[in-house]
Amino acid sequence: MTKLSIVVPEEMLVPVPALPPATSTPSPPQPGSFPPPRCSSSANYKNILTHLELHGNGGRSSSWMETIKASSPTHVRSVPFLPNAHSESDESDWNKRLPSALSRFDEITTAAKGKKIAMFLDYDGTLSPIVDDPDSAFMSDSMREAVKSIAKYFPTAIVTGRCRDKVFSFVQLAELYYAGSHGMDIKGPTKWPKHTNAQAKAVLCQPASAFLPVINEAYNVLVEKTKVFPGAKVENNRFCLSVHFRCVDEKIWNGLAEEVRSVLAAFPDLKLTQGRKVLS
Ligand SMILES: O=P(O)(O)OC[C@H]1O[C@H](O[C@H]2O[C@H](CO)[C@@H](O)[C@H](O)[C@H]2O)[C@H](O)[C@@H](O)[C@@H]1O
Repeated sequence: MTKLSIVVPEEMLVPVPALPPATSTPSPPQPGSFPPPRCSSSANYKNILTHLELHGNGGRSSSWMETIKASSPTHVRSVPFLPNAHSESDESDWNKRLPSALSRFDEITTAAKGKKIAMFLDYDGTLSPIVDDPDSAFMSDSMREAVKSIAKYFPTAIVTGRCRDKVFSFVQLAELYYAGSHGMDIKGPTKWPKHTNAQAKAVLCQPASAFLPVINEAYNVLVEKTKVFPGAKVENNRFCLSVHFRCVDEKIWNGLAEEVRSVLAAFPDLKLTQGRKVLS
């Protein structure tokens, strides 16, 4: 991101509010709205993204399907998932390796003394619930208040695959850093919290600007080619594109992935990765 020259004094190492659960209030489906009504409910959990290379072939389809199912199950489950973890014991291994920060808060504050602290927060599935329609992934007011409280103490950034403007429209906190398009579009706060140096420089970093024409061209082709896959949605995140298949029948996931891969073959400057029921 950016070089932060903020030393957090010891007295600022205070517990910050625990983030409230990312819950959503279901709204009735609107006629013609996305997603189509046949969609099942979605999972509300945060996950580890598996950036699975989809270039090339060689029998990757089935492992890709398994990874997708594991990393973003259709049905709500009570525990988070890992790409290769399906059992409770795997889950417990995961918790051993990466325990909840809140359960070891004293250790964290001790280790953080005298250090510069910055908060990096994901958006989808962390600050907002995972929902079928990406345009409706709203964050709750209580979550917004929690993030606002954190930003009073530490430089705080939202790092997301979303378009920066879009995530800002959801979060609406001017005191945060926003790293949109998976870090290809970074902007600093427009309202500086008290802990920052008044001379702090405005930050705007868009290293992929030269690729905008090619990204837009790929977007148009993807929109056209994915029309035949009911439920598919292409989202333009400015410096990256998302092809959503959360609402696509599982039976045609492979076909959709093949189509996306074949479109991307004509755009050698663009890289294909995978997230939670999304190809980016
Ligand atoms: O880095 P993130 O903030 O986690 O962004 C990754 C993708 O997030 C969004 O998609 C995900 O959330 C949607 C809304 O809950 C859900 O419908 C979708 O299935 C998820 O993949 C966003 O829409 C994508 O553009 C991001 O790439």
